[in-house]
Amino acid sequence: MEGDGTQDLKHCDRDDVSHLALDIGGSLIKMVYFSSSSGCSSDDQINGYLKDGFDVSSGTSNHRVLRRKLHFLKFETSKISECIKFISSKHLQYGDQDDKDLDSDKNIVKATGGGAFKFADLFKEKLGIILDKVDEMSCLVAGANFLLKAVNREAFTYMESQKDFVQIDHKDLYPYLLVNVGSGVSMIKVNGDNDFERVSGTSVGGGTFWGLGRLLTKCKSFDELLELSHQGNNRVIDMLVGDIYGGTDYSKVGLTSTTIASSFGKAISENKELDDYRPEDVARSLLRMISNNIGQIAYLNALRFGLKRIFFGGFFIRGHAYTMDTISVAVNFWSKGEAKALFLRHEGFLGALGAFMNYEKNGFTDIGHQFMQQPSANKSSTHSDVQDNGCIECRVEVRD
Ligand SMILES: Nc1ncnc2c1ncn2[C@@H]1O[C@H](COP(=O)(O)OP(=O)(O)OP(=O)(O)O)[C@@H](O)[C@H]1O
Ligand SMILES: CC(C)(CO)[C@@H](O)C(=O)NCCC(=O)O
Repeated sequence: MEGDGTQDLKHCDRDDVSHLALDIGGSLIKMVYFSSSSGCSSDDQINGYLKDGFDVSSGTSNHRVLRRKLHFLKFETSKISECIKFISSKHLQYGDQDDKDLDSDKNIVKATGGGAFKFADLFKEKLGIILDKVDEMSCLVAGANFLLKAVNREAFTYMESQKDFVQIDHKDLYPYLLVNVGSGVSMIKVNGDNDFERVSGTSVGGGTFWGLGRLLTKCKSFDELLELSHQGNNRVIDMLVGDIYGGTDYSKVGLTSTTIASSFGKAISENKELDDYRPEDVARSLLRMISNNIGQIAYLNALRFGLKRIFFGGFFIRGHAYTMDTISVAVNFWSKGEAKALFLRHEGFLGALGAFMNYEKNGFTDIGHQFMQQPSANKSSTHSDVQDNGCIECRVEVRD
């Protein structure tokens, strides 16, 4: 199963988990929740450990600093029953109740994304959960702002296979453009905390890549399609400037001979069927076309509002080198180096984190602001440090 996080919880009892938050999108369900950090069985122990090991001088007598694990999981939306089964088997829906009344019908879980509306009745019927709907765009923004302010080494640039983490100056964060590449793409101008405007979007996004890719290559999973694209050569299918200009650059307008003039353009000029092309070349061309297009539209919106930084999130990115490289090159090319594409380590979980952060607003005070991330992905991935069923250790400030 894509998002089976069973191993994540093998050390956690029902009582250990809390703050379940969901982002139910067109392609994927993202889940975030807290558990006690393994090896720390009581708050006193945790306090003692932290007081010995870390500086908690900012705490007052009615502040405690706890150690918690934040869990990240995803499921395919088309397999929502697996997500429901998982929540049920781990009793995650009761995590925030003091008395853990298993019969209560007041199990309220923060949820965002279109599925919070579409599947509200299903969650009520199967789990007795009432989904407390939180606006999708405000969750994306809250999640991004939180990560950029509270988590070390979250944002990075990616150019020519080089990943460079960017130190974010909190005073110089806004405004920025947030581009969330999910099934579809939303572009949001972020001006501050809870201050934003969705300025654009495009339906040519992750769902397009996966949907078209599935049809054209017969790949059985998104990861398989990505892996395939690694081995491909897009020039076999894309029509390049050089193909049109007899091998030379069109230098007068700044187009080199290797620039793609027309994505998939060669497929029209040759007497070939789909089967005559290698699936890896098709996958490569498709990935390049979609990433380029997103990079270009993002740049145009950044230009529209004079924004220099564009943060890309959403599960389409997947920490995938070629995707990030293509987007970065597009932004760099069109902006003549003026704008920067930045990526986020927790790219796919912005919405779920935003919903999770929302518990605070409703009087929940025990998720504090001292949310220091210590990267400790418990499962390595070929694409990124933390994405599939990863955990991060955090220190949480609790006000008694
Ligand atoms: N394991 C996977 N299965 C399916 N799609 C995946 C997977 N991993 C990455 N993706 C890509 O991520 C996209 C979904 O990203 P994300 O979860 O951010 O969006 P979403 O919330 O489902 O969509 P939307 O916000 O438009 O409703 C897919 O369309 C696909 O391109
Ligand atoms: C509809 C949403 C917001 C659902 O997440 C997303 O898929 C999206 O932004 N699609 C692009 C729609 C458009 O602006 O053309």
